[in-house]
Amino acid sequence: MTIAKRDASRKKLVGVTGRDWGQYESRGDMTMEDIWGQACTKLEQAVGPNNFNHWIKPLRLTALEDGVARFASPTRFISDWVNRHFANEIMVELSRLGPQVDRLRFEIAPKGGVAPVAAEGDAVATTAPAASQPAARPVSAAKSDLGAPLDPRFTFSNFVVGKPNELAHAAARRVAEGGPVGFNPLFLYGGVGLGKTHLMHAIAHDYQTRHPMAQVLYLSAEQFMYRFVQALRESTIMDFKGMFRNVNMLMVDDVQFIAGKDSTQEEFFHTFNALVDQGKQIVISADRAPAEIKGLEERIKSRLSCGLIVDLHPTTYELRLGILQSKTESFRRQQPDLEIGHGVLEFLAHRITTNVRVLEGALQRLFAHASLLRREITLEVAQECLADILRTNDRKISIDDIQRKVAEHYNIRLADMMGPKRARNVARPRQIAMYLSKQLTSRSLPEIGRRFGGRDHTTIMHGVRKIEELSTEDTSLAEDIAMLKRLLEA
Ligand SMILES: Nc1ncnc2c1ncn2[C@@H]1O[C@H](COP(=O)(O)OP(=O)(O)OP(=O)(O)O)[C@@H](O)[C@H]1O
Repeated sequence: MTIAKRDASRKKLVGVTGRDWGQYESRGDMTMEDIWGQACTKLEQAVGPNNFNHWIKPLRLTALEDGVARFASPTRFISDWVNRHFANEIMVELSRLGPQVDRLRFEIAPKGGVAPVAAEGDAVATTAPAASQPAARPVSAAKSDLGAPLDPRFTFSNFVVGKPNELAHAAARRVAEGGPVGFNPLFLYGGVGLGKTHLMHAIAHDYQTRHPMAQVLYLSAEQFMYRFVQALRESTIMDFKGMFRNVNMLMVDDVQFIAGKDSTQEEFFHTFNALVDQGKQIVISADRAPAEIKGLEERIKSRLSCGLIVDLHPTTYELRLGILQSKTESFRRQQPDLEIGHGVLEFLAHRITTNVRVLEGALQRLFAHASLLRREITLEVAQECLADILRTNDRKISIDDIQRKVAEHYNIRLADMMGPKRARNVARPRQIAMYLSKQLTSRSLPEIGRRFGGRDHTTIMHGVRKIEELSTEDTSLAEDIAMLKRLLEA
């Protein structure tokens, strides 16, 4: 720190009246940097190292005056996020070191020593707003207000990579680096709770860290629709268009939501084209591949298919175990005396196969149980505590079950499900089994294709559609299918 800066920091302190600042000043050893350094040590413990490194570390305390702590922040995105999520922690820690701090003010100052410039509408936080003051929210209605907040836990470092998600992870990493990327958009799809949202947030965090001045907009397709309808209602559609078209990266989660919503699709299409034309990166997620989303306009499907489409496959035992181990390790960091009996994680990875969210929920329940009752988590404790989740997973229907039941019902060989025969008496039951696999399991079309003798996902899609069509006309087929479903779900 230069002498000039040190003096400047001191000057701020001189302006502060109050017990502790006076003390520090008289000791002559506290600059803004010193104060912030001390607060940061506590803040890192309070919010965890990930949150701290991402959000709080980039800030610089520039002044403390009249209960207001002023910060220089490299981006508005960071200041808005800090303001929404960590304002209280920061105010508490700063107040511990001196007089009460009850407001935070942020100025946007890009890294590299440029003096802070007042942002158009500083982000303001206050613990107890005076009657005349606005509520504790960012004053600015800038782009970050359009999007959804990012979950600070969803980072690349917390994402466990295995065979089922390695391609999606590699593509996400590539997009997060920025620069020219060979695929636009990146389209991530897969069943419920397999990590699509986690990867999107990880891209946003990483990209934002590498490009602090860039505008990243993450939101769900549902939010896109609400923002659009609101803009129409309030006659601010030009602002809406301007804001969406000016971001550096647009990320839309669960795009299947806009299927069948004509004007939203129209607007999405134009936004999409405008950004791609400007070379801005788009990341989209959905529960299925573009071609499978019913009610989505063909032109959107075709645009979405222009980039890289990556499927997050259902988890394998190894991936589930890896995720459980990683989550247990991070829990142990907070509670080092946590004891997990031999084979418990393996048991969970083996028995809970639906999706990662359920797996995580089960683990959290076990941890809560163990810390409240101060008991070791043994296999018996796990079985007792998770009885309901384990029962639900027991009822899970597999593609094998479906193939076997359908083959029995139509009196064909099980091998014919996988084989090449095209005769109708074999091909139709096979299509019924494909249809039931899509309906009753969370497997993706490519995964189902692999289980039907390595068929392509388009063949499965054709089979599923054929049965959907036929069963609306053919009541005996519809009854057969209903009966097979009942048998499988029994
Ligand atoms: N590979 C992974 N490593 C670590 N955590 C994971 C992984 N995959 C999923 N998770 C965790 O599982 C939970 C569900 O993931 P996420 O919300 O990303 O799923 P999703 O695919 O977006 O689901 P949905 O279709 O319901 O929106 C999250 O808490 C996420 O952190």
